[in-house]
Amino acid sequence: FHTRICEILNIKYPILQGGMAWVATHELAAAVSEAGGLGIIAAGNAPKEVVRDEIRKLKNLTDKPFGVNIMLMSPFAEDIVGIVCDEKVPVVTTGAGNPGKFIKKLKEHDVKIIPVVPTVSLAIRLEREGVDALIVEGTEAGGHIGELTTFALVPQVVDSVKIPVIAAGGVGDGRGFLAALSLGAEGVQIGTRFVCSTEAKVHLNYKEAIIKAKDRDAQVTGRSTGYPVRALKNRFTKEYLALEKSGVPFEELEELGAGRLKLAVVEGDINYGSLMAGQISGLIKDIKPCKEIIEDIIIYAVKELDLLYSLKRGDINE
Ligand SMILES: O=C(O)COc1ccc(-c2c[nH]c(CNC(=O)Nc3ncc(Sc4ccccn4)s3)n2)cc1
Repeated sequence: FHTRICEILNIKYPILQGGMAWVATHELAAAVSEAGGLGIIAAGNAPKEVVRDEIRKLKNLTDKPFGVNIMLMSPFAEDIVGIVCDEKVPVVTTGAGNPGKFIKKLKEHDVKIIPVVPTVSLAIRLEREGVDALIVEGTEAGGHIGELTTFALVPQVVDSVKIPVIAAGGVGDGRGFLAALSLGAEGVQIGTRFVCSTEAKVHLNYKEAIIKAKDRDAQVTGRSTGYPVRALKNRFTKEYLALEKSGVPFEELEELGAGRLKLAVVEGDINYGSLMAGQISGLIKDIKPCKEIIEDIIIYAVKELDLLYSLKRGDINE
């Protein structure tokens, strides 16, 4: 599976780990990079010194390539761009906004830029502005989402740009990986599956909530604010949806949502925390090491393709 993504990022397998706030610490990122994928540290809303510290701790654990995700709604986004350049971070992914204003500085410092895009128009625009690849994220994903599915959006973006596409949203095993490649993607970004990894420093309650989740439990709140977020339904999402319906002002909803992700990840409050997770949660039944998650995906894909090629060669009379 040596795609352009492997070339550009100098990684063995075209599998990126989602830059999930609070979840994507240096421990998780190092484990994914060591396993041959691209581990990514989440800057989230953290100030620059916290992110610099995470980068240095990761460099002590692995010499493999890694990335930093910049959440563009963070007040510290510009500071993080500075840290990424100072620390010679090889790859930056971005989310929840348009990274246009940072592209020049990042390119000057030879940092690869891979933004998440939820639409064809933003994909085309950012290709023109010189980004290196695109993470095309479907509404199946956890956290802040767009409205198009991975299955529909990925081929449309693939047909609209020349730079490589990484599919994200709803990929949890080898089947999703192969499906993404069939849609024209040259890699995948995986989030929820890595939350349920051994190395993820996430409260066990949160991991168990994902394991218990069924197909319809990863629900969307916040559509009325313009920032829809997908998370497992619990008392918090019920309370939030009721307030949304009663038309409380945006600021109050914003206030309500603050700190809830940390409450889930760090405190393990599965009732009043925000259990951000994607629709693939219903497929996840175990907690396993990142190395195993990645190897299971690759082994499945190799077996399936060998079968496909032998069918094509006519080795098997079926
Ligand atoms: O044209 C524009 O400016 C709009 O551009 C964009 C609009 C959306 C996106 C987008 C969608 N998904 C992603 C990548 N995933 C994410 O960013 N997932 C996130 N989860 C929690 C986050 S923090 C937050 C944010 C909003 C409300 C509550 N909490 S960010 N980026 C990227 C660009």
